[in-house]
Amino acid sequence: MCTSIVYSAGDGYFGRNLDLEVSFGQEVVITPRDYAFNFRKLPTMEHHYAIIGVALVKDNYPLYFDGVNEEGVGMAGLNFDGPAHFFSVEDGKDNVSPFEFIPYVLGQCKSVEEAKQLMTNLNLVNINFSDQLKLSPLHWLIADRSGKSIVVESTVTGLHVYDNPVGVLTNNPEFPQQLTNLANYQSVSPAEPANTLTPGIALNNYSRGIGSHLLPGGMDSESRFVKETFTKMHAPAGKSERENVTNYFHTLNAVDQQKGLDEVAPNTFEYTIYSDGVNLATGTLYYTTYENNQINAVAMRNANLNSSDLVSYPMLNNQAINYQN
Ligand SMILES: C[C@H](CCC(=O)NCCS(=O)(=O)O)[C@H]1CC[C@H]2[C@@H]3CC[C@@H]4C[C@H](O)CC[C@]4(C)[C@H]3C[C@H](O)[C@]12C
Repeated sequence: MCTSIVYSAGDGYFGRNLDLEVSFGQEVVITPRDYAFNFRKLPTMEHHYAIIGVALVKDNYPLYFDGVNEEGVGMAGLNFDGPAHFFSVEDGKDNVSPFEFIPYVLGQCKSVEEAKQLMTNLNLVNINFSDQLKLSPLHWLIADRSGKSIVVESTVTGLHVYDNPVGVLTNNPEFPQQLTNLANYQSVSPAEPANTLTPGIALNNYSRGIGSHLLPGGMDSESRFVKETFTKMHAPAGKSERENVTNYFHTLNAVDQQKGLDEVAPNTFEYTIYSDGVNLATGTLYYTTYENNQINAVAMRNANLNSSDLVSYPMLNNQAINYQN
């Protein structure tokens, strides 16, 4: 399971938790403007916006899990196992495979609005990257600098593009159901609740934080959707990049998965392998890994973006502890 957010605090920040039981060998990858993106069914994109994100590079192709382009559009693929359905190639449509979808959108869109326009003739098709890397059942969160975001889901009923008023995406069920479910938790609050349970009988507010007593806390995607929405909606905007990045990670960490809590097969546990967040105005990518809580950063602007060669940075995985004596 995974969680992705766009957090607006002066600058916007976009990223995700990647939760899984195995690591794919992903790295931080910058795709410069002149790297030729070959598409299976569409013409090659020779020039495009530069992209920074987390990807697995296979045969010199960046298989992005999530990324942000130099115009400040972010996009993340999250598991959508069950509802996800991809179609056969259809003449006259823009046939794009799920593994090509992030380069397709981030390569050419400056905003969520442009991404919506681009998708009016889109057909997400069932083409594998390779026999080893087959189709993944994904859905996507796309956001831009304004904080606006949409969700893209391809199911048996077709391609759906939903406005996302809360800027959060997790996994199943389908996005409209996730939004509907929020209604069940609308009384959750940072403030002390008004007692409507026992009119005329005073209750003892025995603890601080009672307003959030009904907040779900499970590892499941419905619980994470509610918890992350609440956390993010109340997250403060800081005065500096350092403060905002700190708040961003605290916000995302509200739904991270600790080892041992989510058993997906006997004695095999899903956990948060990495968390990342990109400043949409500057293109700097910050990340932590399960093993290393230290925030590491890679700046897109420090790479030569007028090039055709991918630049990869391994994710630093050793816990950095400051021993004080
Ligand atoms: C598994 C991850 C989602 C995390 C998650 O939700 N895990 C729940 C597991 S469980 O459902 O709970 O058991 C997703 C998110 C992005 C995906 C990559 C996208 C590019 C590429 C697409 C190709 O087509 C196949 C290979 C490819 C490298 C993909 C592998 C994998 O699919 C990635 C890592």
